[in-house]
Amino acid sequence: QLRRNYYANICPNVENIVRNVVRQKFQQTFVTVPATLRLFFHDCFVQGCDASVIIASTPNNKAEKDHPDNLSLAGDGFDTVIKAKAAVDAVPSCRNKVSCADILTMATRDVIALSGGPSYAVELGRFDGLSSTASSVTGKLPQPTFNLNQLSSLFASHGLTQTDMIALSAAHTLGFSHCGKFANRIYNFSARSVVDPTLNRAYASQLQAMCPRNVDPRIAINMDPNTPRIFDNVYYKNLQQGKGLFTSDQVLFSDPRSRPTVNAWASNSAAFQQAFVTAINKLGRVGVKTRGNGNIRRDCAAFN
Ligand code: HEM
Ligand SMILES: [Ca+2]
Ligand SMILES: [Ca+2]
Repeated sequence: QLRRNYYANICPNVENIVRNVVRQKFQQTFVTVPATLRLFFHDCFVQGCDASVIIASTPNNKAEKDHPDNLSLAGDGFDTVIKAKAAVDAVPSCRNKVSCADILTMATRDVIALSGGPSYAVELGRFDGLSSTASSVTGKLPQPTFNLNQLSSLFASHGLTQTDMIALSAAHTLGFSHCGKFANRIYNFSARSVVDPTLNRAYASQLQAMCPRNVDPRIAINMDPNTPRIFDNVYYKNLQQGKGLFTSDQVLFSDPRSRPTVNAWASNSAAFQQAFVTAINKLGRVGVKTRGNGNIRRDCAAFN
């Protein structure tokens, strides 16, 4: 049962300890922000929010993080959780009392605030998962080629509405994508059109320049061409201009069922922020483990 002050008697200062580590890490590299936010999403959609994504592979077990859909998770997200856990465990009363899943939840809240997004209270009391396999990831995460039905049904399978899905997609207001994730939209879209016709023409040319054919697969570009380091509703304004990077982004404006929500949030930042906070709190409740089917990991990257 998640609640806001779960650690009040166990480790009363936990939220400040985590926030200070996240702030330090943020000062070292901005990538901390998108890396942590995406890590939280990829954790919650596979086996629930239980830090299963943080487990490292061993000779006997290929873990979630080594599934192809997780290989592009940036190391700074994992590092943020490991560092925050160390700081929490340095306090004797807190040692091995706070779950890695809760630390990731708090760190996610903190990176959103640090990049200009809304501040919100987090619910805590998750336990850490007892399994993590690459095979369990298959089919659980959305693909950048998804249409609205595919996106909505995948999110619905985790109890999230289409509105929640549109709100959470605004995470793409920050961070990077490798060129291969959208190459189909700029080079070989269809028999009728080389470039995806829903893509802004000038933006498509810019993308072709930044991501030439046969580009080094390690090259990554900003997903929000205008405010890549600010958590804002510019994501929706970009969609209105045909500047959504993935099919799964642009479809939110192309499809008449989701377009009204995109338009509403493009012109009303407060309404977007409210919807985002609602949605990310719901995301944080997905598949939560309890004392019965989870534990508190001593090392976030390994089972006890
Ligand atoms: C709606 C369906 C979604 C799809 C299809 C999708 C897909 C992707 C893809 C393909 C990338 C680029 C990965 C790379 O090339 O390195 C990416 C990046 C990212 N995604 Fe999503 N995503 C979705 C939803 C979300 C949600 C709900 C969140 C968080 C709440 C999120 C957070 C991020 C962040 C922050 C990045 C940038 C990561 C970085 O810069 O390291 N995404 N996503
Ligand atoms: Ca998980
Ligand atoms: Ca932005």
